[in-house]
Amino acid sequence: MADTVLSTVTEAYVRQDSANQEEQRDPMEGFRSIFISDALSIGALKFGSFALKSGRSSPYFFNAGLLCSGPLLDTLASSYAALIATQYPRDSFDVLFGPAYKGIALAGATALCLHRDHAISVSYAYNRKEAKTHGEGGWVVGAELKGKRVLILDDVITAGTAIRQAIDGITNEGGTVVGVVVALDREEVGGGIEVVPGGKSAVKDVDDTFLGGKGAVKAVVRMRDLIAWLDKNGRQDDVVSMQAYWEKYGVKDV
Ligand SMILES: O=P(O)(O)OC[C@H]1O[C@H](OP(=O)(O)OP(=O)(O)O)[C@H](O)[C@@H]1O
Repeated sequence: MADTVLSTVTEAYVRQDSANQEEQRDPMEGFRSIFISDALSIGALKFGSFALKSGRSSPYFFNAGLLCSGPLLDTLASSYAALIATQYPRDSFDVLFGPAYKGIALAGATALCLHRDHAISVSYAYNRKEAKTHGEGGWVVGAELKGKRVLILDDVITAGTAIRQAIDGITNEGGTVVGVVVALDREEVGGGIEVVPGGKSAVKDVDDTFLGGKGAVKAVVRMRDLIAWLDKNGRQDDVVSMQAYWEKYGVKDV
C-alpha cells in the first residue's frame, strides 16, 4: 500500500514534468538521451547501490571524470552549449568560467561548441588552484573577468563548496556571476541520512544565495530526467529504487 502511494506520487510528478517538457517541445530531450547513454556506456553513470559521503545510500552514481575522450567530451560540451543557447538570453553573459580542475575542459569545449553549433561567440576562463607567483601570476587564466557577466560551468554541485569558492574568486576579480550550469542535478535535499525538515538542495541554496532565486542554476540532466529515461527504457527495477530515494531525499520545491 505504502509502495503504491509512493510510486503514484513520484510518477505523477515525473509525468507532469514530462508533459510540460513535451508541451514546450523541449530541445534538450535528444541531448539528454545521448548524454545518459554515453555516460552509462563507459560507467560514468551507474545504477545500483552506492554509499555517498553524506551517509546516504544512493541508487545511482555519476562520475564526470570518466567522460574523458574526444567523442564523450563532444557529447558533454554539446549538451552544455545547447542548454546555454536555449536557457540564457544571448545578451545576458560574456564569459564562461570553469572551476579547476574538472571545469577547465568544460569551459573551453563548451565555448567551442557555442561557436560551432550556435554561432555564439563567447570567451572563457578558469582558475589556478594554487596561485602562480611568477610570470603573469594571478588566479585567473584566460579571459579577463572585470566588468563581465559570467556563467560558471562545473560537473556537479554536491555541498556547493566549489561553486561558492568560484563565485568569491570571480567577484574578487570584478566579475558578476549570472548563472551556473552543471551536468547533473541530483535534486536532493542537503544534509545527511536524516533530512532536515524544510531543507533545500545545494543547487537551490546557491541559486537563492547568489543568483536571486530565479532558477539561474541549470542542469543538463536532473534526477527526474534519469527516472523518466529509465522508465522509457524499461528498467523498472531501477525506476523503483530511484523513486524510493526520491521520496526520501528528493526536493519538493521545483
Ligand atoms: O559542491 P561541492 O561539495 O564542492 O562538490 C562538487 C565539486 O567537487 C568536485 O571538484 P573538486 O573540488 O573535487 O576538484 P577537482 O575538479 O579538481 O576534482 C567537482 O568537480 C565539483 O567542483
